[in-house]
Amino acid sequence: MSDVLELVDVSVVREGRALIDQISWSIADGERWVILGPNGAGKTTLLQVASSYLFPTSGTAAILGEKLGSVDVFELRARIGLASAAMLDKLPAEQTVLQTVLTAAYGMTASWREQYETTDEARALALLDRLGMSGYTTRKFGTLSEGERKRTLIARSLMTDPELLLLDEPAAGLDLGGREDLVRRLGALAQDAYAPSMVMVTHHVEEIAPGFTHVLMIRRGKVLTAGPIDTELTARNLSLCFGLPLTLERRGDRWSAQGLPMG
Ligand SMILES: Nc1ncnc2c1ncn2[C@@H]1O[C@H](COP(=O)(O)OP(=O)(O)OP(=O)(O)O)[C@@H](O)[C@H]1O
Repeated sequence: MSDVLELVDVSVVREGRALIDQISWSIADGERWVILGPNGAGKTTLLQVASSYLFPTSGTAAILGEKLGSVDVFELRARIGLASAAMLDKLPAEQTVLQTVLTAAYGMTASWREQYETTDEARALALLDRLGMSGYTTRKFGTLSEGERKRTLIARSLMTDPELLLLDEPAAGLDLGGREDLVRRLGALAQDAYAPSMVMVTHHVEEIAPGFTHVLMIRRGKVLTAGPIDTELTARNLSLCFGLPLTLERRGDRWSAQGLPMG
Protein backbone atom coordinates (compact mmCIF):
# COMPACT_ATOMS: atom_id res chain seq x y z
CA MET A 1 0.00 0.00 0.00
CA SER A 2 1.18 3.50 -0.81
CA ASP A 3 2.26 5.61 2.17
CA VAL A 4 0.60 8.85 1.32
CA LEU A 5 -2.55 8.28 -0.71
CA GLU A 6 -4.19 5.22 -2.19
CA LEU A 7 -7.52 5.56 -3.99
CA VAL A 8 -9.05 2.45 -5.50
CA ASP A 9 -12.06 2.80 -7.82
CA VAL A 10 -13.26 5.89 -6.00
CA SER A 11 -16.49 7.49 -7.20
CA VAL A 12 -18.39 10.42 -5.72
CA VAL A 13 -22.00 10.46 -6.92
CA ARG A 14 -24.36 13.42 -6.44
CA GLU A 15 -27.88 13.63 -7.88
CA GLY A 16 -27.26 10.48 -9.90
CA ARG A 17 -24.10 11.86 -11.51
CA ALA A 18 -20.52 10.75 -10.87
CA LEU A 19 -18.47 13.88 -10.12
CA ILE A 20 -15.44 11.64 -10.01
CA ASP A 21 -15.75 8.26 -11.63
CA GLN A 22 -13.84 5.13 -10.55
CA ILE A 23 -10.59 6.90 -9.86
CA SER A 24 -7.56 4.86 -8.86
CA TRP A 25 -4.53 6.88 -7.86
CA SER A 26 -1.62 6.44 -5.52
CA ILE A 27 0.97 8.84 -4.18
CA ALA A 28 4.24 7.61 -2.72
CA ASP A 29 6.23 9.46 -0.09
CA GLY A 30 8.03 12.53 -1.38
CA GLU A 31 6.14 12.80 -4.68
CA ARG A 32 4.86 16.19 -5.82
CA TRP A 33 1.74 15.94 -7.97
CA VAL A 34 0.00 18.42 -10.24
CA ILE A 35 -3.69 17.87 -11.04
CA LEU A 36 -4.69 19.38 -14.37
CA GLY A 37 -8.14 19.50 -15.90
CA PRO A 38 -10.79 21.81 -17.35
CA ASN A 39 -13.50 23.57 -15.34
CA GLY A 40 -15.91 21.11 -13.76
CA ALA A 41 -13.66 18.08 -14.37
CA GLY A 42 -13.72 17.01 -10.73
CA LYS A 43 -10.38 18.37 -9.45
CA THR A 44 -11.73 19.97 -6.29
CA THR A 45 -13.91 16.94 -5.58
CA LEU A 46 -10.83 14.73 -5.83
CA LEU A 47 -8.92 17.04 -3.48
CA GLN A 48 -11.80 16.94 -1.01
CA VAL A 49 -11.54 13.16 -0.89
CA ALA A 50 -7.74 13.38 -0.52
CA SER A 51 -8.20 15.78 2.41
CA SER A 52 -10.80 13.51 4.07
CA TYR A 53 -13.55 16.16 3.85
CA LEU A 54 -15.56 14.04 1.41
CA PHE A 55 -16.14 10.32 1.60
CA PRO A 56 -16.34 8.21 -1.57
CA THR A 57 -19.78 6.95 -2.59
CA SER A 58 -17.98 3.79 -3.69
CA GLY A 59 -14.42 2.53 -3.74
CA THR A 60 -11.80 2.85 -1.01
CA ALA A 61 -9.58 5.73 0.02
CA ALA A 62 -6.57 5.45 2.31
CA ILE A 63 -4.82 8.65 3.35
CA LEU A 64 -1.46 8.54 5.17
CA GLY A 65 -2.04 4.85 5.74
CA GLU A 66 -5.51 5.33 7.30
CA LYS A 67 -8.61 4.06 5.58
CA LEU A 68 -11.46 6.59 5.31
CA GLY A 69 -14.45 5.25 7.21
CA SER A 70 -12.40 3.52 9.88
CA VAL A 71 -10.33 6.41 11.20
CA ASP A 72 -10.99 9.52 13.27
CA VAL A 73 -10.93 12.17 10.52
CA PHE A 74 -10.11 14.94 12.98
CA GLU A 75 -6.84 13.22 13.88
CA LEU A 76 -6.16 12.56 10.22
CA ARG A 77 -6.88 16.17 9.17
CA ALA A 78 -4.24 17.43 11.60
CA ARG A 79 -1.69 15.57 9.45
CA ILE A 80 -2.86 17.21 6.22
CA GLY A 81 -2.20 20.80 5.14
CA LEU A 82 -4.89 22.28 2.94
CA ALA A 83 -4.96 25.65 1.19
CA SER A 84 -8.08 26.35 -0.87
CA ALA A 85 -10.27 29.27 -1.87
CA ALA A 86 -13.04 27.87 0.34
CA MET A 87 -10.79 28.37 3.37
CA LEU A 88 -10.24 32.05 2.58
CA ASP A 89 -13.90 32.78 3.37
CA LYS A 90 -13.66 31.06 6.75
CA LEU A 91 -10.74 33.09 8.06
CA PRO A 92 -11.73 36.19 10.03
CA ALA A 93 -10.83 39.41 8.22
CA GLU A 94 -9.98 41.23 11.46
CA GLN A 95 -7.31 38.77 12.62
CA THR A 96 -3.70 39.65 12.00
CA VAL A 97 -1.63 37.69 9.52
CA LEU A 98 0.34 36.14 12.38
CA GLN A 99 -2.84 35.09 14.20
CA THR A 100 -4.23 33.64 10.97
CA VAL A 101 -1.23 31.34 10.67
CA LEU A 102 -1.06 30.56 14.40
CA THR A 103 -4.69 29.41 14.70
CA ALA A 104 -3.80 26.49 12.40
CA ALA A 105 -1.71 25.04 15.23
CA TYR A 106 -4.94 24.38 17.12
CA GLY A 107 -7.09 23.34 14.18
CA MET A 108 -9.18 26.48 14.32
CA THR A 109 -10.10 29.09 11.80
CA ALA A 110 -11.23 31.68 14.34
CA SER A 111 -11.03 32.29 18.10
CA TRP A 112 -8.05 33.97 19.61
CA ARG A 113 -8.29 32.71 23.17
CA GLU A 114 -5.58 30.08 23.35
CA GLN A 115 -2.27 30.81 24.94
CA TYR A 116 0.04 30.20 22.04
CA GLU A 117 3.45 28.79 22.75
CA THR A 118 6.52 30.84 21.91
CA THR A 119 7.73 27.95 19.75
CA ASP A 120 4.48 28.10 17.73
CA GLU A 121 4.95 31.80 17.22
CA ALA A 122 8.54 31.31 16.11
CA ARG A 123 7.39 28.67 13.64
CA ALA A 124 4.60 30.87 12.27
CA LEU A 125 7.04 33.75 11.79
CA ALA A 126 9.56 31.49 10.03
CA LEU A 127 6.86 30.18 7.67
CA LEU A 128 5.62 33.69 6.91
CA ASP A 129 9.19 34.69 6.16
CA ARG A 130 9.56 31.73 3.82
CA LEU A 131 6.48 32.85 1.91
CA GLY A 132 7.70 36.45 1.72
CA MET A 133 5.20 37.72 4.28
CA SER A 134 7.46 38.81 7.13
CA GLY A 135 6.63 42.46 6.52
CA TYR A 136 2.91 41.83 7.00
CA THR A 137 2.64 39.93 10.28
CA THR A 138 0.64 42.63 12.12
CA ARG A 139 -1.60 43.50 9.16
CA LYS A 140 -5.26 42.47 9.29
CA PHE A 141 -5.87 39.46 7.06
CA GLY A 142 -8.87 41.18 5.43
CA THR A 143 -6.70 44.04 4.15
CA LEU A 144 -4.31 41.81 2.18
CA SER A 145 -4.21 41.57 -1.60
CA GLU A 146 -5.17 38.30 -3.29
CA GLY A 147 -1.53 37.24 -3.67
CA GLU A 148 -0.66 38.10 -0.07
CA ARG A 149 -3.68 36.14 1.14
CA LYS A 150 -2.67 33.11 -0.88
CA ARG A 151 0.87 33.21 0.50
CA THR A 152 -0.49 33.55 4.05
CA LEU A 153 -2.77 30.58 3.46
CA ILE A 154 0.13 28.42 2.30
CA ALA A 155 2.16 29.42 5.39
CA ARG A 156 -0.91 28.49 7.46
CA SER A 157 -1.26 25.10 5.77
CA LEU A 158 2.36 24.28 6.70
CA MET A 159 1.92 25.30 10.35
CA THR A 160 1.06 21.82 11.64
CA ASP A 161 4.06 20.29 9.86
CA PRO A 162 1.76 18.19 7.66
CA GLU A 163 2.75 14.94 5.97
CA LEU A 164 0.63 15.81 2.96
CA LEU A 165 0.13 19.31 1.54
CA LEU A 166 -2.84 20.00 -0.74
CA LEU A 167 -3.02 23.25 -2.70
CA ASP A 168 -6.17 24.05 -4.67
CA GLU A 169 -5.36 26.58 -7.40
CA PRO A 170 -2.82 28.54 -5.35
CA ALA A 171 -2.00 30.92 -8.23
CA ALA A 172 -5.58 31.64 -9.38
CA GLY A 173 -6.28 35.36 -9.56
CA LEU A 174 -2.65 36.44 -9.25
CA ASP A 175 -1.03 38.89 -11.65
CA LEU A 176 2.07 37.86 -13.60
CA GLY A 177 4.49 39.05 -10.90
CA GLY A 178 2.44 37.42 -8.16
CA ARG A 179 2.26 34.16 -10.06
CA GLU A 180 5.97 34.06 -10.77
CA ASP A 181 6.79 34.88 -7.16
CA LEU A 182 4.51 32.08 -5.97
CA VAL A 183 5.88 29.59 -8.51
CA ARG A 184 9.41 30.33 -7.27
CA ARG A 185 8.38 29.79 -3.67
CA LEU A 186 6.46 26.60 -4.49
CA GLY A 187 9.48 25.44 -6.47
CA ALA A 188 11.72 25.93 -3.42
CA LEU A 189 9.21 23.97 -1.34
CA ALA A 190 8.82 21.20 -3.92
CA GLN A 191 12.59 20.79 -4.09
CA ASP A 192 13.02 20.71 -0.32
CA ALA A 193 13.63 17.10 0.71
CA TYR A 194 12.06 17.79 4.12
CA ALA A 195 8.87 19.30 2.69
CA PRO A 196 5.73 17.13 2.76
CA SER A 197 4.35 15.22 -0.20
CA MET A 198 2.41 17.73 -2.29
CA VAL A 199 -0.62 17.91 -4.57
CA MET A 200 -1.41 21.10 -6.46
CA VAL A 201 -4.56 21.65 -8.52
CA THR A 202 -4.19 24.06 -11.41
CA HIS A 203 -5.68 24.98 -14.78
CA HIS A 204 -2.40 26.19 -16.24
CA VAL A 205 0.85 24.38 -17.06
CA GLU A 206 2.61 27.76 -16.61
CA GLU A 207 1.94 27.40 -12.88
CA ILE A 208 3.84 24.13 -12.54
CA ALA A 209 6.90 24.86 -10.41
CA PRO A 210 10.23 23.10 -10.80
CA GLY A 211 10.39 20.11 -8.48
CA PHE A 212 6.92 18.77 -9.25
CA THR A 213 7.38 15.16 -10.27
CA HIS A 214 4.00 13.75 -11.34
CA VAL A 215 0.85 14.79 -13.15
CA LEU A 216 -2.72 13.54 -13.05
CA MET A 217 -5.04 14.74 -15.80
CA ILE A 218 -8.75 14.52 -15.23
CA ARG A 219 -11.62 15.03 -17.64
CA ARG A 220 -15.31 14.58 -16.89
CA GLY A 221 -14.54 12.85 -13.61
CA LYS A 222 -12.22 10.26 -15.11
CA VAL A 223 -8.45 9.98 -15.00
CA LEU A 224 -7.00 10.56 -18.44
CA THR A 225 -3.46 9.89 -17.37
CA ALA A 226 -1.46 9.73 -14.15
CA GLY A 227 2.30 9.34 -13.90
CA PRO A 228 5.67 11.08 -14.10
CA ILE A 229 5.56 14.59 -15.60
CA ASP A 230 8.46 13.70 -17.89
CA THR A 231 6.44 11.08 -19.75
CA GLU A 232 2.78 12.07 -19.17
CA LEU A 233 2.79 15.84 -19.64
CA THR A 234 2.60 15.82 -23.44
CA ALA A 235 0.80 17.97 -26.02
CA ARG A 236 -1.33 14.96 -26.92
CA ASN A 237 -2.50 14.30 -23.37
CA LEU A 238 -3.06 17.99 -22.70
CA SER A 239 -5.11 18.34 -25.91
CA LEU A 240 -7.26 15.35 -24.94
CA CYS A 241 -7.68 16.73 -21.44
CA PHE A 242 -8.81 20.22 -22.45
CA GLY A 243 -10.63 19.10 -25.60
CA LEU A 244 -8.79 21.18 -28.23
CA PRO A 245 -5.49 20.95 -30.09
CA LEU A 246 -2.67 22.41 -27.99
CA THR A 247 1.05 22.79 -28.36
CA LEU A 248 3.23 22.36 -25.32
CA GLU A 249 6.68 23.75 -24.74
CA ARG A 250 9.21 23.00 -22.05
CA ARG A 251 11.95 25.50 -21.32
CA GLY A 252 14.24 24.31 -18.57
CA ASP A 253 11.95 23.41 -15.71
CA ARG A 254 8.95 25.46 -16.85
CA TRP A 255 6.06 24.75 -19.18
CA SER A 256 3.81 26.72 -21.49
CA ALA A 257 0.86 25.71 -23.67
CA GLN A 258 -0.94 27.32 -26.57
CA GLY A 259 -3.93 26.55 -28.75
CA LEU A 260 -3.23 25.90 -32.43
CA PRO A 261 -4.51 28.61 -34.82
CA MET A 262 -7.97 27.96 -36.32
CA GLY A 263 -8.46 26.94 -39.91
N1 LIG B 1 -22.77 18.83 -4.27
C1 LIG B 1 -22.84 18.75 -5.59
N2 LIG B 1 -23.95 18.32 -6.21
C2 LIG B 1 -24.02 18.22 -7.55
N3 LIG B 1 -23.00 18.56 -8.37
C3 LIG B 1 -21.87 18.99 -7.81
C4 LIG B 1 -21.71 19.13 -6.41
N4 LIG B 1 -20.46 19.57 -6.15
C5 LIG B 1 -19.86 19.73 -7.36
N5 LIG B 1 -20.70 19.39 -8.37
C6 LIG B 1 -20.39 19.37 -9.81
O1 LIG B 1 -19.35 18.43 -9.99
C7 LIG B 1 -18.51 18.81 -11.08
C8 LIG B 1 -17.06 18.78 -10.60
O2 LIG B 1 -16.85 19.85 -9.69
P1 LIG B 1 -15.41 20.22 -9.15
O3 LIG B 1 -15.56 21.44 -8.30
O4 LIG B 1 -14.79 19.04 -8.52
O5 LIG B 1 -14.65 20.57 -10.50
P2 LIG B 1 -13.27 21.29 -10.74
O6 LIG B 1 -12.51 20.45 -11.71
O7 LIG B 1 -12.60 21.60 -9.46
O8 LIG B 1 -13.76 22.61 -11.47
P3 LIG B 1 -13.15 24.10 -11.54
O9 LIG B 1 -11.91 23.99 -12.34
O10 LIG B 1 -14.21 24.86 -12.28
O11 LIG B 1 -12.92 24.58 -10.14
C9 LIG B 1 -19.01 20.18 -11.53
O12 LIG B 1 -19.78 19.98 -12.68
C10 LIG B 1 -19.86 20.67 -10.38
O13 LIG B 1 -20.91 21.50 -10.84
